[in-house]
Amino acid sequence: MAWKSDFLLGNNELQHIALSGGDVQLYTDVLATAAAEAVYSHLRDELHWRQDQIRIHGRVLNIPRLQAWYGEPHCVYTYSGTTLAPRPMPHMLQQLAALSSALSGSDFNCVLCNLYRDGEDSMGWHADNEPELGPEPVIASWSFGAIRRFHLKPLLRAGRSALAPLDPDARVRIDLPHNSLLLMQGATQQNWQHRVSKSRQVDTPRLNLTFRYIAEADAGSA
Ligand SMILES: O=C(O)CCC(=O)C(=O)O
Ligand SMILES: [Fe+2]
Repeated sequence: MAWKSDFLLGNNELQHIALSGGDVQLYTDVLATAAAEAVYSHLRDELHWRQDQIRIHGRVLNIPRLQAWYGEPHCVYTYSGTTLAPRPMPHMLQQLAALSSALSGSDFNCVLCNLYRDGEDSMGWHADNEPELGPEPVIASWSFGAIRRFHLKPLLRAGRSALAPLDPDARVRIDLPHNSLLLMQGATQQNWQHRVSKSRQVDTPRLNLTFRYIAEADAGSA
């Protein structure tokens, strides 16, 4: 396959995260050490990072991270009222998309890139459940750089968990290491939300790439 020529693979350990009504798997040591370092520094330095803003109660605030959006031309991304037109994926992102597909068995045609500059940067609770992603999206989420803590909690509808027997206070915590790939699939985005919280201990950047698939016919229907 194409990615084999560019990326030497690492040990590639797979861990299943126990989650009722969800399917989450973590691959660690995915790329060989030198390849992971090269991917991290290249993408951190070369992607078109932008400081996006959101409007809350009439005030315009910087979101607490930098973002970049790549994909096929129909993959338009709407975030809190901001619409991002995709740039075409550079070669390295195409290679990581192909490797994500080889590991998960699913296709990916767009990627949201997040740069957490230090422990003050974060992402709040959300589910990746936009209609254009389809009912059971497969999200391939790569981490490079600083280790950051990723939390999952049940997604409540009208104050109740969609999963009747599930404890609404259930929490799952995963420390996402450098050179890892978190796969979220099945009903995960219907039943669980996730976030990356702030961390006082972290003063170096973390790069995150979340590969997704948007069908051409569904684009823009949200
Ligand atoms: O940074 C992460 O690990 C999570 C990113 C995320 O949830 C997203 O981009 O939707
Ligand atoms: Fe997400």
